[in-house]
Amino acid sequence: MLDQIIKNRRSIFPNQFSGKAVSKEEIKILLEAANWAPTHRKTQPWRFKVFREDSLSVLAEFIEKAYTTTTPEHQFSAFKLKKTLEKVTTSAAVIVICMQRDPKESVPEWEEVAATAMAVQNLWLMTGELGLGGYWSSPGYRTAMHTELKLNTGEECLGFFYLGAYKEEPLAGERDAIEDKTVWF
Ligand SMILES: Cc1cc2nc3c(=O)[nH]c(=O)nc-3n(C[C@H](O)[C@H](O)[C@H](O)COP(=O)(O)O)c2cc1C
Repeated sequence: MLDQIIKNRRSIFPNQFSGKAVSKEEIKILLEAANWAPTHRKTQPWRFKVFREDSLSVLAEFIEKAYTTTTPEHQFSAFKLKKTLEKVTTSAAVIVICMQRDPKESVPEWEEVAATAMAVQNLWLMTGELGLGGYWSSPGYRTAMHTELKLNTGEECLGFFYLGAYKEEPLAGERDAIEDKTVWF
């Protein structure tokens, strides 16, 4: 049931990954699901950069550079950097989430971000179908990888989807009641 698929979706973090490989075909299934997100004026702003196998170490280099150049000296943490790089290398793949602004700016930017987030939700729901898991990470340094990721004009990195197969079933999620977030007129 769709209701259960939605409620069972969880953020699965790299320390929960089993180390099992994820095939290119499986990643294509996730991306195909993402591609069916709704999009105002069909701008289809979602863009993905897939790193897997040997290219994960390339992404780790990009992240190290971005973290080092964007973090003020007094905030720099070698420990945090090490942990971040470990997340990359323990993932089966990392899908970099990008948003391509429509050159004609035919819709407001927030709608492009919203459509990209809906694409990520599709992808995220589909991971469950394949017995995979992952989560969306949105660190500050995501904006400092423009050149390395070969982003186009108007293309922005919104974060990283860390992907892998997981060892144990995640704990059930929690949400405050929808009644507290709804006003009926
Ligand atoms: C746009 C977006 C950005 C997120 N960024 C982060 C992040 O930087 N670090 C993190 O630990 N989780 C991040 N998350 C995952 C949330 O922490 C997670 O969805 C939330 O805790 C609810 O857990 P659940 O996904 O298991 O339901 C992000 C989620 C979204 C939708």
